[in-house]
Amino acid sequence: MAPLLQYPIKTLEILSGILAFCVLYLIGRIIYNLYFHTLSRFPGPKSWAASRLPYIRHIQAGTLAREIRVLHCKYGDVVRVAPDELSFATPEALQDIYTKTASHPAFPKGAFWNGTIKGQPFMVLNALDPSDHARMRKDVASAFTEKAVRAQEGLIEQYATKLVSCLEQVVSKSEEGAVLDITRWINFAAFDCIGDLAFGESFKCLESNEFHPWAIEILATFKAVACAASLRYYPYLDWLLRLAIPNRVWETQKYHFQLAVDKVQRRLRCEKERQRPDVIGMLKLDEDGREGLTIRELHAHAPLIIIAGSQTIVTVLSGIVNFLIKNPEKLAILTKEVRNIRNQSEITQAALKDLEYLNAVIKEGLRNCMPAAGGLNRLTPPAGGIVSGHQLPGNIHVNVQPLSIHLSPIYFHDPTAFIPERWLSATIEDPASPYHSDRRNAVLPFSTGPRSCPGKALAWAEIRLLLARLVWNFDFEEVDSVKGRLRWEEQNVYIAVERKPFEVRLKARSFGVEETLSEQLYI
Ligand code: HEM
Repeated sequence: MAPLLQYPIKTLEILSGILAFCVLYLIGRIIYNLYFHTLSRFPGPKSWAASRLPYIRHIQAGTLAREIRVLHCKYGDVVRVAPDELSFATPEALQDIYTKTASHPAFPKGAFWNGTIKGQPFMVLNALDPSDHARMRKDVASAFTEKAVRAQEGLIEQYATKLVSCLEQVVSKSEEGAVLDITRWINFAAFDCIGDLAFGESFKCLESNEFHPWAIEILATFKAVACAASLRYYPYLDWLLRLAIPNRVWETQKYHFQLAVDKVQRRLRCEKERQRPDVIGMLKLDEDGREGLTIRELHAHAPLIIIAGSQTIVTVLSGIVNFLIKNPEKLAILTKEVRNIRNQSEITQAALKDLEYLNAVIKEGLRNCMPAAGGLNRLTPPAGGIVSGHQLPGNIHVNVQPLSIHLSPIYFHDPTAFIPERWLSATIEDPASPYHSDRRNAVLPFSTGPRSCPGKALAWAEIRLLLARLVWNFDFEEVDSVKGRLRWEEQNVYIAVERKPFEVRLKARSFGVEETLSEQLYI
C-alpha cells in the first residue's frame, strides 16, 4: 500500500516544482525586460515593456494602431511597445527603416508577419530573401508602371461608368434619392475593375448587386491572419494557431487560392487575349525562377493582386466619402471644382490631374484613411542599425505605425481633422496659415524603398476617377442612422481597416438648378 500512496504525492511535488520554476522564470524575465534589456532605456508603459501580452491583446481586439498612437502622444517619438519592439513616429525613421542607403540595405521583414501557407510559394509581399524579392518585384512592378496604367485607363473608365449607371438606377426610383451603403458599391466597382485589369474577367459584382464569395471572406481572413501572427511571438504556442483559427478560414484560403489558379490558367489559355494590356499579360514567366515568376509563383500572386488592388482602394475611397459627408463644406468645394468640367466625357485622367482640390482631398484621405494601418513591421539587421538617431542592436522589431505619424500633433495642425487645404500650394506658400508648417513628408501611404507599393499609379488613377465621377453625378447627404453615423476613424484595424457599412443618401445631381444658376452668373 505504501508505495501506491507515495506516487501521487511525488507527482504533486514534481508539478509544484515545475510551477514554481515557471513562476520564477516569468518573474525573472519580467525583471530582466524592465531593468536589464538593451531597450530598457526607451520610454513606454511598464506593462508593455514587461511582456508582449498587452500588444497581443490589442492586435486581437483590433485596437493596436489606435492604442500605439495614444502612447506616442504620451511618451513621444519613440515608444517601447513590447520587450523587443520599438515604435517610431518620425519622418527620419521612415527613411532609416524602409529605404536602402550606401551604408545599409533596407531593414528586412521578419517571419512573424510574413508566413506562407504550407505548400504554397512565396510572393513579392512575403518573400523574405532579398534576391527572391528583387526578382519578383522587377516582374510585378513592370505591370504597374505609369505607362502600363495609361494603357489601362479605358478599362478603369468603363467601371466608373458602370458604377454611375448602377447607382443611377437605384436613385432614380424616388425624387428623395436612395439610402445606400456606399462602401458596398465602391467595393463592387473596385473588385470588378481589378478582376478585369488582372485577368481580363470582371467579377460581375456591379451587375449582380452581390459580393463575389472572394470579397466576402477577405476581412475575416485578415482578422484570422492578425490573430495567427500575434501568436507567433510565442513559438512554443504555435500549435494554438490551428485552434485559434477556425477551420473555415483555412478552407476559404484554399478555395481562394484554387479560384486564383483557375482564373490564371483560363487567362493563359485564352490565346486571343494575349494582346490585352492586363497584368497577367505583362508578367514574365520563367520556370527557372531567374528572370520572372514560375507558374506556381504566378498563381500565388493572383490573390495578392486582387486583394491589394481592390481593398486598398475601397478603404481610401469609402473613407474619403465618409470624411467629406461629415465635412459638407469640403464636399461643396470639391463638387464645385469637379462640376466645372462641363461634360462627363471630359473627365479624363489628364483633366483630373490638374484639379488641385480633388488631389488635395485624396492626399488628405490617404493621411486619414491609410489602408495598411496595421503598420509595416521590420527587424533591425543582425549587426544592428540606427533609427532616428538611436543605435539599436540586431533583431529588434521596429515599425512606423501610419496612424501615429499621419495623425501626430507634432507634425500636423488639427491632426485628426479632415483639412484638404493643408495640401494646397497656397497654404504651403503662406507662412500665416496654421497648416503652413505641417510636415507633409511624414505621410508616405505607399511606403518608400525597395518594398514600397508598386500599385501607386494605378491606385491614384482609380481613386481620382471614381471620386470625380461620383461627385459629378450625385449629391451626397448624411443619413441619421447607425450606419450613417459611422465615424471612419473609430473602426478597428486587423492588418487593414475593418470596413463597416456606411449609409449615405444619394440623389441624382440636378442639372436644371445649376444651369439656371450659371445663366444668372453670366448675365
Ligand atoms: C491607396 C492604395 C494603396 C496603398 C495605400 C498601398 C500601400 C502599400 C504599402 C504601404 C505597401 C508596402 C507593404 C509592406 O512593406 O509590407 C504596399 C505593397 C504592395 N502593394 Fe500597395 N497600396 C495601394 C494600392 C495598391 C494597388 C492598386 C496595387 C495593385 C495591385 C498594389 C499592389 C501592391 C503590391 C504587389 C505590394 C507588395 C510590394 C513589395 O513587397 O515589393 N497596391 N502597398
